Amino acid sequence: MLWAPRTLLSASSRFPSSVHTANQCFRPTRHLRIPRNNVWLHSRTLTNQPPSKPPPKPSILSRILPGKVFENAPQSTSSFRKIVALAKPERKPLGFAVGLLLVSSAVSMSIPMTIGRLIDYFTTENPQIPFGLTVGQASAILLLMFTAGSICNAGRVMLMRLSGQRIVARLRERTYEAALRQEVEFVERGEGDVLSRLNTDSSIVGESITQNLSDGLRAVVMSSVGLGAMFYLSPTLTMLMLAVVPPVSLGAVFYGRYLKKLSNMTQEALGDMTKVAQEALSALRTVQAFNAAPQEQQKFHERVTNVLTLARKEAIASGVFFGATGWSGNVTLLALLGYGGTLVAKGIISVGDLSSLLLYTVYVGSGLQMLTSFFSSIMRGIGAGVRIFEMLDRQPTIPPHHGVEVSHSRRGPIKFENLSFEYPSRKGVEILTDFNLDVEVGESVAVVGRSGSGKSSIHSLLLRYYDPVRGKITFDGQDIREFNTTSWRSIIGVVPQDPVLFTGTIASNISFGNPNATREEIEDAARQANCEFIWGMPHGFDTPIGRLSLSGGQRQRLAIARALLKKPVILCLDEATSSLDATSEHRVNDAIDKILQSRQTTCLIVAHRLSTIARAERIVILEDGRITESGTYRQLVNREGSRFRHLMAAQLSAAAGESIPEEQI
Ligand SMILES: Nc1ncnc2c1ncn2[C@@H]1O[C@H](COP(=O)(O)OP(=O)(O)OP(=O)(O)O)[C@@H](O)[C@H]1O
Repeated sequence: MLWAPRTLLSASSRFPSSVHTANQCFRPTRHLRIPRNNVWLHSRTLTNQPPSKPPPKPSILSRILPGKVFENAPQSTSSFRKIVALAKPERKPLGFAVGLLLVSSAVSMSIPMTIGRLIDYFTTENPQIPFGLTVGQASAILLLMFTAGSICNAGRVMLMRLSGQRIVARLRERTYEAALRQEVEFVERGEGDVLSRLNTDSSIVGESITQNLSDGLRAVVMSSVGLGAMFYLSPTLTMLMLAVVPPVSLGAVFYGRYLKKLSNMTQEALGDMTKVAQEALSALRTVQAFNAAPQEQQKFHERVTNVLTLARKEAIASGVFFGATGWSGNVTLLALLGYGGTLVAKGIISVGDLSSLLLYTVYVGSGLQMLTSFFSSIMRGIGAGVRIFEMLDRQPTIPPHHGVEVSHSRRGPIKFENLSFEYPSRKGVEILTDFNLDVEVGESVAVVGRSGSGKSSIHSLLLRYYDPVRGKITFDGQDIREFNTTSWRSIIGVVPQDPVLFTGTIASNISFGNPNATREEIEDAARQANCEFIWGMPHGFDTPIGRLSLSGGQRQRLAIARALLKKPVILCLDEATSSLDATSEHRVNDAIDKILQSRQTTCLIVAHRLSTIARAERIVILEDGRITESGTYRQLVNREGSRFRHLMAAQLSAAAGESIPEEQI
């Protein structure tokens, strides 16, 4: 869907207004500068307007060492709060899961003590079982306890996973909704990044809320209960064990922060990689026709290598950290065993107690290691959360739901007044300059000009994919920027140069953006658009189609039907430049003719073929961003030395195979 944001927006697909962002205010940070009509995010792929001089790329270390570490703290804190807020709807299952976790952890934590007691039972001469139980009774109680612990653990895992998946699903939907409401420029430039936020980042956030939170809680219980039991058994030995905790904790803090930075960079690199793959796969025909697979493979290889480099850094960091913690854990165990052995020899503690203590040390050690993983995962979650919330909180520069509703019965002239326009990504290159054009109600105007002269850009401005830099467009005397964009687009029908089809049936493609259209209305629109080929298909309107499964002429007629189904007040028709065969051209033109003749719709046609141009009531010539000529076909053709005649002569000669010097056109 993201490869066709313009089609989606113009189809006025209405997004559920009940879905609101957590924070409507987009807070700029050091990496986030927001000029008036632009958005510069720290993520390279989402940058609308790259700074003229890119800042030197900082090394990873310089980005993680103290001083830098705390720079994003407020953003991280608010991201953490938002992540926690996401778990709110899952309060009940998560609360229950925590209860189960406590029970299962309590059972696990009783194991070392039980083993110690068993060792003492088998190594002393007159063993005593607590509460006067027999061996059979004690065994049955232990078995029951362990079974209950396992059931609780299974329940905890299930509840946590399910809640996690529900949170991820909600997050994905909200992110997708946020992506769809952005202006096309934003999404088109950072498509891969948007997809990566949708896929990976939301999973990471979901995981960090549930899975990691659950493991973290388990780790807290294991460590604290384990420590308590150890103190109870031998405070001296426990103090010895605790000597290793501060350095490991400090290491964990740095490791977690380093991982968060790495995770952010990995997500950006993954976005870049997705974008490259998506671009090539969605244009596989072109890639294959130009034998460009090796070149695309190379581009992809570079992106994958970037991801791999980051993964390698993460692997090295993990290896060093876990190796160091493992080593210190083992050394501690050895020290405990050595010193503990002397205490046993002196009769200060029993063999069973030392065994229990050693086991608790292992528990506490793995608890601390789990806490480290938990901390680093939470950091990764916060990193991914920042990227997700950036998207959720982003206010589109052209908001879809604010402003005056435009009624479908409203009619009025369209006026382009002293309009100047440049694309946000190509600042300083004016496409339209002091452009003026009036189109009366029901009038059909064909815009003619050289390729790249800005004809399609006029449609983009009318549809508010972009706003002009200066000047305005009015409809019925009112600036279109005052209109609610969704309702404004709902009165405009669009037939783009290269119509986009979506996977579905022919009927669903015609009713795209009009899900409530009846079959009768769909067939009617198809009839008006000369889509007779549909009736000849095996399953008629229910024939399944994909992106490219119709011919150019059929696609264009289907797009006309799609536009007509909206009963548009204004029709923007961008004629296909690819030459249709004579029959297709005739059928398309005939369909256009019917619309023009009815004078029900105001038509702004970007025309290339003489046959279409001649059908419009008025023709305007667009040159150097301005209208340089205007008139009916007859007037322009009969005007000696008119630019129109030059243009048409050039087109005819080009069609006949003659090359015309550029300056003569
Ligand atoms: N999204 C964009 N970002 C930056 N520049 C763009 C963008 N789309 C078009 N342009 C540039 O704007 C200029 C006008 O493009 P436009 O598509 O409006 O021309 P056109 O007259 O419709 O061309 P054609 O007849 O070939 O379709 C071109 O120079 C083009 O390169």
